[in-house]
Amino acid sequence: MSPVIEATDIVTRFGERTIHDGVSLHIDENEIYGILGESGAGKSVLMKEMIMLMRPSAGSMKVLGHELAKISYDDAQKLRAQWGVLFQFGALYSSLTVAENIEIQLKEYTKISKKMRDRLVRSKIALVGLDAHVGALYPSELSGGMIKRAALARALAMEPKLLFLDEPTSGLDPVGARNFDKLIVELRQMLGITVVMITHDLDSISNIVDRMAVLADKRVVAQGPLEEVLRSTHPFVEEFFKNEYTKEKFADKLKEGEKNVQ
Ligand SMILES: Nc1ncnc2c1ncn2[C@@H]1O[C@H](COP(=O)(O)OP(=O)(O)OP(=O)(O)O)[C@@H](O)[C@H]1O
Repeated sequence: MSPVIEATDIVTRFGERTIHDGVSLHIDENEIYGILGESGAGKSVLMKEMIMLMRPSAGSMKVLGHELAKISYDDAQKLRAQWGVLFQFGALYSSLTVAENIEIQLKEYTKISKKMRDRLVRSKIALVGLDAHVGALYPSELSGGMIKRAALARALAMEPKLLFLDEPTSGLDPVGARNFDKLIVELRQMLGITVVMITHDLDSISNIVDRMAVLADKRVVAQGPLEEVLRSTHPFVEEFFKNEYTKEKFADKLKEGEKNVQ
């Protein structure tokens, strides 16, 4: 089966600065794929290139079988309806209720009746584990965890095949973060979606991410499941996964990786 996303030799330049210099990765259907790397490594830019908010300077980006550099306007519009995005900040419109936030795209992109839209909005609110009454609240009346769930409900409004998440658990307390992880896993299974997430969260990485790419030195320096990534001796991987705190956390996985090498 061909990958859902295939990036090949992506180069991204802003003026004189090169952010990516030959980034290649592929993301398969129904997996939860992590994009890791230090601050400024180009994770968000790469995700924006996948969702057509930015264009790479060179290389090929294929999403759901479409080469983005050559896509027609009509196909691009159709493709946009096939993914949902949860941005790290500014997730909801503050002047609209949660229900209105979720309804926006349905109103703009579909001809679904008001009655049907209301029904879909209610089902999305339930899907992300929020109480029905939350639909009538404004974002300022929600907790951080509820805002994330409401924003996720909005990202799922159009029943996408692909879900992009930018640091979904940042700003959540540990319990909220683990519950959000569980929700992502449930949604992946229930809806059959593919999830691409930028994350620094060690628990998400070890518990829910199937495979990942580590961006550093303008390239992908390690990729694969955690055990495979842990075999890398790149300084970022060493620092991130094998420091005093994380070494213990990943002790089992580190051993597994060593075993596989022998
Ligand atoms: N529109 C832009 N114009 C110029 N430079 C940009 C633009 N967008 C991003 N950059 C630069 O590209 C680099 C990578 O940015 P990006 O936001 O992708 O990093 P990141 O890996 O997501 O970092 P973080 O973990 O801090 O969010 C940064 O140096 C940033 O300043």
